[in-house]
Amino acid sequence: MFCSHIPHHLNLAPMMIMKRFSAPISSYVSPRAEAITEPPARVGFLGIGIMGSPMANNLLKAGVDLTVWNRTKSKCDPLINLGAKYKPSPEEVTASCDVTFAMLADPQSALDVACGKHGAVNGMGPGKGYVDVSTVDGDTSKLISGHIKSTGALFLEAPVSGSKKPAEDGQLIFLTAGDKNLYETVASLLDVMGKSKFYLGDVGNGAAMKLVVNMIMGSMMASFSEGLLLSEKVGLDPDVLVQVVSQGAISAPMYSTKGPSMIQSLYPTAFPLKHQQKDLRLALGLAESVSQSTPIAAAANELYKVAKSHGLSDQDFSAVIEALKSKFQHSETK
Ligand SMILES: NC(=O)C1=CN([C@@H]2O[C@H](COP(=O)(O)OP(=O)(O)OC[C@H]3O[C@@H](n4cnc5c(N)ncnc54)[C@H](OP(=O)(O)O)[C@@H]3O)[C@@H](O)[C@H]2O)C=CC1
Ligand SMILES: O=CCCC(=O)O
Repeated sequence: MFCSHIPHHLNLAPMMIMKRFSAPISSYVSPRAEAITEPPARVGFLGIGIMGSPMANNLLKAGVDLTVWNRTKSKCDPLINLGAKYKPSPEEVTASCDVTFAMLADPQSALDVACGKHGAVNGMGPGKGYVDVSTVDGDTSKLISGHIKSTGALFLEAPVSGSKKPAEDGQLIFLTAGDKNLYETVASLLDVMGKSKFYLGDVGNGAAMKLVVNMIMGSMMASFSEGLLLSEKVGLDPDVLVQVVSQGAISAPMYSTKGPSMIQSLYPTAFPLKHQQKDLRLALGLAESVSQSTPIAAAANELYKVAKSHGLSDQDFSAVIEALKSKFQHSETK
């Protein structure tokens, strides 16, 4: 039951495509090249956390008829005040919507919300779609896909690259895989929430791409932390290090945005450290499944585990630097 009209207020602003390396033609879909098919009339959103909240907010601002659910109901209140509808269970959201997005913490919560008691699967059926934008492993994604598709509905995995600010700015990068028809149906919605989108084929490929990206990011942050601490130890100004790094070949937005607060031992949460450690754990599992050696990621993972054991799970992942400070040097890992 997809709507036969495009809401006139749907914000389909032109998007900038940042592409440094050429991808195989089949794996890259330009937001502009993709025909905008009929967007769904009624859209659901499950999981109103750091990422879900701004993503849902952007859909609302674009005029989408949105129904939300979150385990902690109070997090839905700002969206309800802006015009979102609310249903008390994932099942009731999917029963009342054409397409439902899910942005959950980890594999277990993604599975629970999709397939648990009063889970999303119970409200799914032919003509509907489920788009899981959580970061999970491929096996979990395939499991959820199987349950959703057994109802006759379509499934798309679509984890995102980009954090809280890109989510607020509608600048996420979607790494999608699964039903191509559903990809085309939700393309205009992905364009509202993001700046680009990749279609990568079979379910599991989007999850794998996301885990590889976050494995690199987790190691980069651990290495940057070592550099900041070493510069200070040898009498350099770490603020100057951040400036030098930001002008050279290893420049990355992550260093210049997070570096200054890391120097002050402040870690305002954009990407929770517990999620970065989860992604490293899942990436190591992926590597293990194909006998790929990943010693750098394994070492980084140990640091995030130390940081977690010191109560830093809900801080930004840049708090991993605390695991390298001398007072934590001899701590036990979890
Ligand atoms: N933050 C970031 O920069 C990015 C995060 N991601 C990924 O996006 C996903 C969400 O991240 P983020 O928004 O930051 O995380 P949050 O921790 O802010 O949000 C997690 C969401 O999952 C819900 N949840 C957790 N456990 C359960 C459960 N057992 N049953 C039902 N709901 C549950 C939470 O509900 P409640 O509010 O009740 O706790 C909340 O809605 C993660 O997979 C993360 O790895 C991807 C890209 C960037
Ligand atoms: O999964 C989190 C990714 C954070 C980012 O891409 O900045």
